[in-house]
Amino acid sequence: MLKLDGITIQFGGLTALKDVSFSMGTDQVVGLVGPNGAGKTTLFNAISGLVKPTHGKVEFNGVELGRKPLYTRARVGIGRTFQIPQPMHELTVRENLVVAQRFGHGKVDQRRIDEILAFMDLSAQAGRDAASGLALQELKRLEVAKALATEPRLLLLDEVLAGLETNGKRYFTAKLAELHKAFKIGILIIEHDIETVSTLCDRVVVLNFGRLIADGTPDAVFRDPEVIRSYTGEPGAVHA
Ligand SMILES: Nc1ncnc2c1ncn2[C@@H]1O[C@H](COP(=O)(O)OP(=O)(O)OP(=O)(O)O)[C@@H](O)[C@H]1O
Repeated sequence: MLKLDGITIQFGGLTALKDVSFSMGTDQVVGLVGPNGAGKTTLFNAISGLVKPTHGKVEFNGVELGRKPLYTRARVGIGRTFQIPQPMHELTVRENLVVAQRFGHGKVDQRRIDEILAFMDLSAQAGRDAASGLALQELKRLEVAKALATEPRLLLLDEVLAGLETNGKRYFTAKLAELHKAFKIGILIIEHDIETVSTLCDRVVVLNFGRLIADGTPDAVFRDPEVIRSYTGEPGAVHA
């Protein structure tokens, strides 16, 4: 269970997050949405330890993470991907997963790496150079595979579908749903595409100007007048 309690983050005079509280279980797939600059990535950075909250607490499975060093996030079971895929340069796809396993739990398990590569449809690319040998969708699959190699209980996915065409998005959405079930991992995903969020997520949390303004089912949230105003500035429907 992830528990955020009153998270406020200030960058100088700018309040990027203001008193954000919510909890989610590892049995859920939750969409984190909101207009550009709403504070979504900053919230991921607070959960994964890259930014320290000015106020508030981050707890995972009863462990308070605020004062703990970065690597402990992986050890307690929080994995993450980045908006721009960040493979380790000069390493193959497989070697990238070896590094991720070492970071996550110290031990290298090649059989587990084979399983993850197969699941993410990357077995054929295992020996390829990660930085120069992969197409965009393969890079994104590697980004998820690296996070899986840390053996997370909760996966933070930052716009992992961005830039993919319709078929690529559909493939990825189905893959993430399968991953949630097969690996029994909770997912918190930042995603702008409303169709994807509605298909994949059982719950949506909305940020606007650093504040949490809605939390509910996709259907209820995308009809909420305050959410609609946050996107359009006007009343009306949020369209997929
Ligand atoms: N390290 C930083 N220093 C100063 N300001 C920052 C920093 N990181 C983020 N911000 C600011 O905090 C606010 C929230 O940014 P954030 O990237 O979290 O938004 P976002 O919802 O993820 O946006 P997007 O959808 O465009 O990725 C923005 O005004 C941004 O400019």
